[in-house]
Amino acid sequence: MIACTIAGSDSGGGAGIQADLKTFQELRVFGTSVITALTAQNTKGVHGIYPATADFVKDQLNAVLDDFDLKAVKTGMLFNAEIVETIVSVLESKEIPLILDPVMIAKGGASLLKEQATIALKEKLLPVATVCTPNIPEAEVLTGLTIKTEEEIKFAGEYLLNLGMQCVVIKGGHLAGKHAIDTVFIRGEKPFKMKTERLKTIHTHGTGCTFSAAITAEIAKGKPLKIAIIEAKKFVQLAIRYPLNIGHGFGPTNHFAYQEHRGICDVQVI
Ligand SMILES: Nc1ncnc2c1ncn2[C@@H]1O[C@H](COP(=O)(O)OP(=O)(O)O)[C@@H](O)[C@H]1O
Ligand SMILES: Cc1ncc(COP(=O)(O)OP(=O)(O)O)c(N)n1
Repeated sequence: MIACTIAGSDSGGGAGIQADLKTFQELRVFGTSVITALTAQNTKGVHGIYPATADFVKDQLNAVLDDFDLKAVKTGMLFNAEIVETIVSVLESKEIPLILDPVMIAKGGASLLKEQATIALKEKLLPVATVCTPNIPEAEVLTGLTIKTEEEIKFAGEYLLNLGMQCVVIKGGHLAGKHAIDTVFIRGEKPFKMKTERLKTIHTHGTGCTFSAAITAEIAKGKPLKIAIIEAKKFVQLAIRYPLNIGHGFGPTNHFAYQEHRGICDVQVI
Protein backbone atom coordinates (compact mmCIF):
# COMPACT_ATOMS: atom_id res chain seq x y z
CA MET A 1 0.00 0.00 0.00
CA ILE A 2 1.22 3.49 -0.85
CA ALA A 3 0.39 6.80 0.84
CA CYS A 4 1.63 10.36 0.39
CA THR A 5 2.32 13.14 2.85
CA ILE A 6 2.26 16.77 1.75
CA ALA A 7 3.98 18.66 4.56
CA GLY A 8 6.98 20.58 5.82
CA SER A 9 10.35 19.05 6.65
CA ASP A 10 11.38 19.08 10.34
CA SER A 11 15.17 18.83 10.48
CA GLY A 12 14.82 17.52 14.04
CA GLY A 13 12.86 14.52 12.77
CA GLY A 14 10.01 14.65 15.30
CA ALA A 15 7.22 16.28 13.28
CA GLY A 16 6.33 17.03 9.66
CA ILE A 17 7.43 14.85 6.75
CA GLN A 18 9.86 12.89 8.91
CA ALA A 19 7.23 11.92 11.50
CA ASP A 20 4.77 11.02 8.77
CA LEU A 21 7.17 8.75 6.85
CA LYS A 22 8.30 7.00 10.06
CA THR A 23 4.68 6.41 10.99
CA PHE A 24 3.81 5.05 7.54
CA GLN A 25 6.82 2.73 7.70
CA GLU A 26 5.96 1.41 11.17
CA LEU A 27 2.42 0.73 9.97
CA ARG A 28 3.73 -1.10 6.89
CA VAL A 29 2.74 1.48 4.30
CA PHE A 30 5.12 2.77 1.61
CA GLY A 31 5.50 6.52 2.04
CA THR A 32 5.92 9.12 -0.68
CA SER A 33 6.23 12.83 0.04
CA VAL A 34 5.70 16.34 -1.26
CA ILE A 35 7.68 18.96 0.65
CA THR A 36 6.00 22.34 1.09
CA ALA A 37 8.70 23.99 3.19
CA LEU A 38 12.01 23.28 4.85
CA THR A 39 12.18 24.16 8.52
CA ALA A 40 15.36 24.52 10.55
CA GLN A 41 13.91 22.91 13.65
CA ASN A 42 14.84 20.86 16.68
CA THR A 43 13.27 19.96 20.01
CA LYS A 44 13.90 23.54 21.19
CA GLY A 45 11.92 25.27 18.45
CA VAL A 46 11.65 26.42 14.86
CA HIS A 47 14.72 28.48 13.86
CA GLY A 48 13.90 29.17 10.22
CA ILE A 49 11.42 28.45 7.42
CA TYR A 50 12.19 28.23 3.70
CA PRO A 51 9.04 27.55 1.65
CA ALA A 52 8.94 25.77 -1.69
CA THR A 53 7.29 27.60 -4.57
CA ALA A 54 3.71 26.54 -5.31
CA ASP A 55 4.88 25.42 -8.77
CA PHE A 56 7.47 23.11 -7.27
CA VAL A 57 4.89 21.67 -4.85
CA LYS A 58 2.74 20.96 -7.91
CA ASP A 59 5.68 19.31 -9.72
CA GLN A 60 6.34 17.01 -6.76
CA LEU A 61 2.68 16.09 -6.38
CA ASN A 62 2.22 15.39 -10.07
CA ALA A 63 5.40 13.29 -10.12
CA VAL A 64 4.06 11.14 -7.29
CA LEU A 65 0.52 10.90 -8.70
CA ASP A 66 1.80 10.07 -12.18
CA ASP A 67 3.64 6.98 -10.99
CA PHE A 68 2.03 5.59 -7.84
CA ASP A 69 -1.39 4.22 -7.00
CA LEU A 70 -1.94 6.29 -3.85
CA LYS A 71 -4.49 4.86 -1.42
CA ALA A 72 -4.48 7.93 0.86
CA VAL A 73 -2.95 11.40 1.05
CA LYS A 74 -2.38 13.57 4.11
CA THR A 75 -1.56 17.24 4.43
CA GLY A 76 0.33 18.91 7.27
CA MET A 77 2.18 22.26 7.23
CA LEU A 78 1.07 24.06 4.04
CA PHE A 79 2.48 27.49 4.91
CA ASN A 80 0.82 29.82 2.39
CA ALA A 81 -2.36 30.29 0.36
CA GLU A 82 -0.66 29.61 -3.00
CA ILE A 83 0.43 26.17 -1.80
CA VAL A 84 -3.05 25.42 -0.40
CA GLU A 85 -4.71 26.44 -3.67
CA THR A 86 -2.25 24.41 -5.76
CA ILE A 87 -2.97 21.29 -3.74
CA VAL A 88 -6.72 21.82 -4.11
CA SER A 89 -6.36 22.27 -7.88
CA VAL A 90 -4.49 18.97 -8.22
CA LEU A 91 -6.40 16.84 -5.73
CA GLU A 92 -10.01 17.96 -6.16
CA SER A 93 -10.53 15.82 -9.26
CA LYS A 94 -8.93 12.73 -7.67
CA GLU A 95 -10.86 10.25 -5.61
CA ILE A 96 -8.12 9.62 -3.06
CA PRO A 97 -9.03 9.87 0.65
CA LEU A 98 -7.52 13.08 2.03
CA ILE A 99 -6.57 13.38 5.71
CA LEU A 100 -6.11 17.03 6.56
CA ASP A 101 -4.14 18.00 9.66
CA PRO A 102 -4.72 21.78 9.79
CA VAL A 103 -1.26 22.60 11.18
CA MET A 104 -1.10 26.27 12.18
CA ILE A 105 1.29 26.89 15.06
CA ALA A 106 4.11 24.69 16.41
CA LYS A 107 4.06 24.01 20.15
CA GLY A 108 6.98 26.45 20.57
CA GLY A 109 4.85 29.24 19.07
CA ALA A 110 6.20 29.47 15.49
CA SER A 111 3.60 30.13 12.82
CA LEU A 112 3.48 27.35 10.21
CA LEU A 113 0.50 28.73 8.26
CA LYS A 114 0.17 32.35 7.13
CA GLU A 115 -3.03 34.10 8.11
CA GLN A 116 -4.44 34.41 4.58
CA ALA A 117 -3.78 30.71 4.05
CA THR A 118 -6.20 29.86 6.86
CA ILE A 119 -9.05 31.21 4.74
CA ALA A 120 -7.97 29.17 1.69
CA LEU A 121 -7.61 26.09 3.90
CA LYS A 122 -11.08 26.52 5.36
CA GLU A 123 -12.90 27.48 2.18
CA LYS A 124 -11.14 25.34 -0.42
CA LEU A 125 -9.27 22.39 1.11
CA LEU A 126 -11.53 21.43 4.04
CA PRO A 127 -14.56 20.78 1.79
CA VAL A 128 -12.62 18.15 -0.21
CA ALA A 129 -11.12 16.39 2.82
CA THR A 130 -12.23 12.99 4.08
CA VAL A 131 -10.93 13.49 7.63
CA CYS A 132 -9.81 16.67 9.41
CA THR A 133 -7.87 16.47 12.70
CA PRO A 134 -7.76 19.88 14.42
CA ASN A 135 -6.41 20.36 17.93
CA ILE A 136 -8.44 22.70 20.14
CA PRO A 137 -6.76 26.00 19.08
CA GLU A 138 -7.03 24.99 15.39
CA ALA A 139 -10.71 24.09 15.82
CA GLU A 140 -11.23 27.50 17.43
CA VAL A 141 -9.65 29.29 14.45
CA LEU A 142 -11.61 27.22 11.92
CA THR A 143 -14.96 27.73 13.66
CA GLY A 144 -14.49 31.15 15.27
CA LEU A 145 -15.72 29.60 18.53
CA THR A 146 -14.16 29.36 21.98
CA ILE A 147 -13.91 25.67 22.81
CA LYS A 148 -13.65 24.55 26.42
CA THR A 149 -16.68 22.44 27.29
CA GLU A 150 -18.06 19.18 25.85
CA GLU A 151 -21.00 21.12 24.43
CA GLU A 152 -18.64 23.48 22.63
CA ILE A 153 -16.66 20.53 21.21
CA LYS A 154 -19.92 19.03 19.91
CA PHE A 155 -20.97 22.31 18.35
CA ALA A 156 -17.55 22.77 16.71
CA GLY A 157 -17.54 19.20 15.36
CA GLU A 158 -20.95 19.64 13.78
CA TYR A 159 -19.97 23.04 12.36
CA LEU A 160 -16.87 21.53 10.72
CA LEU A 161 -18.76 18.50 9.32
CA ASN A 162 -21.12 20.96 7.68
CA LEU A 163 -18.19 22.36 5.66
CA GLY A 164 -18.33 19.14 3.64
CA MET A 165 -15.89 16.59 5.03
CA GLN A 166 -16.82 13.07 6.08
CA CYS A 167 -15.16 13.05 9.48
CA VAL A 168 -13.70 15.42 12.07
CA VAL A 169 -11.52 14.41 15.00
CA ILE A 170 -11.19 17.17 17.59
CA LYS A 171 -8.05 16.28 19.55
CA GLY A 172 -7.94 16.90 23.26
CA GLY A 173 -4.19 17.18 23.86
CA HIS A 174 -4.50 20.89 24.69
CA LEU A 175 -7.27 20.45 27.25
CA ALA A 176 -6.65 19.88 30.97
CA GLY A 177 -7.68 16.82 32.99
CA LYS A 178 -6.52 13.32 33.87
CA HIS A 179 -7.43 11.93 30.46
CA ALA A 180 -6.56 12.83 26.87
CA ILE A 181 -9.90 12.67 25.10
CA ASP A 182 -10.42 13.05 21.35
CA THR A 183 -13.95 13.41 19.99
CA VAL A 184 -14.80 11.85 16.63
CA PHE A 185 -17.62 13.04 14.38
CA ILE A 186 -18.47 10.88 11.37
CA ARG A 187 -21.19 12.05 9.00
CA GLY A 188 -24.46 10.21 9.67
CA GLU A 189 -23.16 8.47 12.80
CA LYS A 190 -23.31 9.15 16.54
CA PRO A 191 -20.14 10.96 17.72
CA PHE A 192 -17.80 8.96 19.96
CA LYS A 193 -14.85 9.69 22.22
CA MET A 194 -11.45 8.02 22.48
CA LYS A 195 -10.11 8.26 26.00
CA THR A 196 -6.65 7.43 27.33
CA GLU A 197 -4.65 8.39 30.37
CA ARG A 198 -3.07 11.86 29.98
CA LEU A 199 0.65 11.11 30.23
CA LYS A 200 2.91 13.44 32.20
CA THR A 201 5.68 14.15 29.73
CA ILE A 202 7.32 16.97 27.81
CA HIS A 203 8.08 14.66 24.87
CA THR A 204 5.06 15.48 22.74
CA HIS A 205 6.69 17.13 19.74
CA GLY A 206 4.91 15.87 16.63
CA THR A 207 1.95 14.16 18.29
CA GLY A 208 -0.53 15.72 15.86
CA CYS A 209 1.53 14.79 12.77
CA THR A 210 2.01 11.25 14.04
CA PHE A 211 -1.68 10.77 14.81
CA SER A 212 -2.89 12.02 11.41
CA ALA A 213 -0.19 10.01 9.59
CA ALA A 214 -1.32 6.87 11.41
CA ILE A 215 -4.94 7.51 10.35
CA THR A 216 -3.66 7.94 6.77
CA ALA A 217 -1.69 4.69 6.86
CA GLU A 218 -4.64 2.70 8.25
CA ILE A 219 -6.99 4.17 5.64
CA ALA A 220 -4.42 3.36 2.92
CA LYS A 221 -4.54 -0.27 4.11
CA GLY A 222 -8.30 -0.23 3.58
CA LYS A 223 -9.42 -0.06 7.21
CA PRO A 224 -12.89 1.43 7.82
CA LEU A 225 -12.75 5.00 9.11
CA LYS A 226 -13.65 4.28 12.74
CA ILE A 227 -11.19 1.38 13.07
CA ALA A 228 -8.44 3.43 11.39
CA ILE A 229 -8.91 6.32 13.81
CA ILE A 230 -8.91 4.10 16.92
CA GLU A 231 -5.74 2.29 15.76
CA ALA A 232 -4.10 5.66 15.15
CA LYS A 233 -4.96 6.76 18.68
CA LYS A 234 -3.21 3.59 19.98
CA PHE A 235 -0.19 4.39 17.81
CA VAL A 236 0.19 7.94 19.14
CA GLN A 237 -0.54 6.94 22.74
CA LEU A 238 2.26 4.34 22.68
CA ALA A 239 4.57 6.83 20.95
CA ILE A 240 4.03 9.26 23.85
CA ARG A 241 4.09 6.58 26.59
CA TYR A 242 7.57 5.29 25.66
CA PRO A 243 9.62 8.45 24.96
CA LEU A 244 13.07 8.25 23.40
CA ASN A 245 14.34 11.01 25.72
CA ILE A 246 16.43 12.65 23.02
CA GLY A 247 17.14 16.33 22.36
CA HIS A 248 17.31 19.12 24.93
CA GLY A 249 13.80 20.49 24.64
CA PHE A 250 10.35 19.05 23.94
CA GLY A 251 11.42 15.69 22.58
CA PRO A 252 9.87 13.68 19.76
CA THR A 253 7.46 10.85 20.24
CA ASN A 254 8.69 7.29 19.78
CA HIS A 255 7.62 5.88 16.43
CA PHE A 256 9.15 2.47 17.24
CA ALA A 257 6.85 1.95 20.25
CA TYR A 258 3.79 0.62 18.40
CA GLN A 259 5.69 -2.35 16.95
CA GLU A 260 7.64 -2.91 20.19
CA HIS A 261 4.72 -2.71 22.62
CA ARG A 262 1.67 -3.44 20.50
CA GLY A 263 -1.35 -4.95 22.16
CA ILE A 264 -0.81 -3.25 25.49
CA CYS A 265 -2.48 0.07 24.82
CA ASP A 266 -5.90 0.78 26.25
CA VAL A 267 -8.04 3.20 24.33
CA GLN A 268 -11.49 3.47 25.79
CA VAL A 269 -14.09 4.13 23.11
CA ILE A 270 -17.16 5.77 24.63
N1 LIG B 1 0.04 14.20 27.43
C1 LIG B 1 -0.66 13.40 26.62
N2 LIG B 1 -1.01 12.16 27.03
C2 LIG B 1 -1.71 11.35 26.21
N3 LIG B 1 -2.12 11.68 24.98
C3 LIG B 1 -1.81 12.91 24.52
C4 LIG B 1 -1.06 13.84 25.31
N4 LIG B 1 -0.89 14.98 24.58
C5 LIG B 1 -1.50 14.77 23.40
N5 LIG B 1 -2.07 13.54 23.36
C6 LIG B 1 -2.77 12.93 22.22
O1 LIG B 1 -1.96 13.13 21.06
C7 LIG B 1 -2.77 13.40 19.92
C8 LIG B 1 -2.40 14.77 19.35
O2 LIG B 1 -3.03 15.73 20.16
P1 LIG B 1 -2.78 17.27 20.31
O3 LIG B 1 -1.60 17.47 21.21
O4 LIG B 1 -4.07 17.85 20.76
O5 LIG B 1 -2.45 17.72 18.84
P2 LIG B 1 -1.31 18.66 18.22
O6 LIG B 1 -0.01 17.93 18.32
O7 LIG B 1 -1.80 18.84 16.82
O8 LIG B 1 -1.32 19.92 19.01
C9 LIG B 1 -4.22 13.29 20.40
O9 LIG B 1 -4.66 11.96 20.23
C10 LIG B 1 -4.10 13.62 21.90
O10 LIG B 1 -5.16 13.14 22.66
C1 LIG C 1 7.40 20.82 9.68
C2 LIG C 1 6.43 20.78 10.80
N1 LIG C 1 5.17 20.38 10.58
C3 LIG C 1 4.28 20.35 11.59
C4 LIG C 1 4.64 20.71 12.86
C5 LIG C 1 3.65 20.70 13.99
O1 LIG C 1 3.58 19.44 14.44
P1 LIG C 1 2.63 18.93 15.63
O2 LIG C 1 2.41 17.50 15.40
O3 LIG C 1 1.43 19.80 15.72
O4 LIG C 1 3.57 19.09 16.85
P2 LIG C 1 4.20 20.34 17.57
O5 LIG C 1 5.21 21.02 16.73
O6 LIG C 1 3.02 21.21 17.86
O7 LIG C 1 4.84 19.72 18.74
C6 LIG C 1 5.97 21.10 13.07
N2 LIG C 1 6.40 21.47 14.29
N3 LIG C 1 6.85 21.14 12.03
